[in-house]
Amino acid sequence: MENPKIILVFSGKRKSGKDYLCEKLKCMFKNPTRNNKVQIKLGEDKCCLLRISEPLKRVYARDHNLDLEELLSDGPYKEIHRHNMIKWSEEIREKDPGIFCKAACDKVSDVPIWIVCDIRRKTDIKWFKETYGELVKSIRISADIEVRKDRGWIFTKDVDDAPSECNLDDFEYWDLQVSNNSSEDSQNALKKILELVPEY
Ligand SMILES: Nc1ncnc2c1ncn2[C@@H]1O[C@H](COP(=O)(O)OP(=O)(O)OP(=O)(O)O)[C@@H](O)[C@H]1O
Repeated sequence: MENPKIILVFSGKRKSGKDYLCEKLKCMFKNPTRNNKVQIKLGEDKCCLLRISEPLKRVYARDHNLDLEELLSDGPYKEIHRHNMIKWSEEIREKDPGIFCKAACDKVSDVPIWIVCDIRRKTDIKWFKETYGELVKSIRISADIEVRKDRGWIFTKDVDDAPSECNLDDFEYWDLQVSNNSSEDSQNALKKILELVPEY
């Protein structure tokens, strides 16, 4: 197997900035600058973003006659359906914990760097580690509760206290933990994340 060469898997509470940092990272890989050796060597089409929630939402939308694009976007539609979607996915995961991880990876094109934006459970990490071993680097993003509130987070029962949000709270084996409260934080975080990426 030629690719992937590295898989960066991201976890964090709602509105901690998972999508924000992953999108920034993708841009950095796509638009190399002269300031960073890693980026100089990479450039166009070396990296892809994966979301475990994508196949989950695709099947949920199909089976419940919902608008997939709306479900994939970051607006109120997703929040309205989040609770029922979580319940539905729990039942499926009970039978096969890696089902959505595998479905997300099956769609990836032949690129060396995979960025998985939404790891939510120990079983997700287990599946990635068992499937891809040392290529997997796990990153936990944190942000203060007040910052998350400013970004639109509102505590929602059966969402914020559900396993999809809390299962990794006590996970201790992160390759990297970063905070993302400010743009300065995000710059520092991106720098540290890039250090995990080998040169080719
Ligand atoms: N460092 C930052 N500086 C400025 N804005 C940020 C930063 N990090 C995140 N944001 C903004 O905060 C909001 C929430 O971020 P994001 O969608 O990435 O969170 P998330 O962890 O993916 O949330 P969810 O789990 O709900 O999808 C977005 O509008 C994003 O642009």
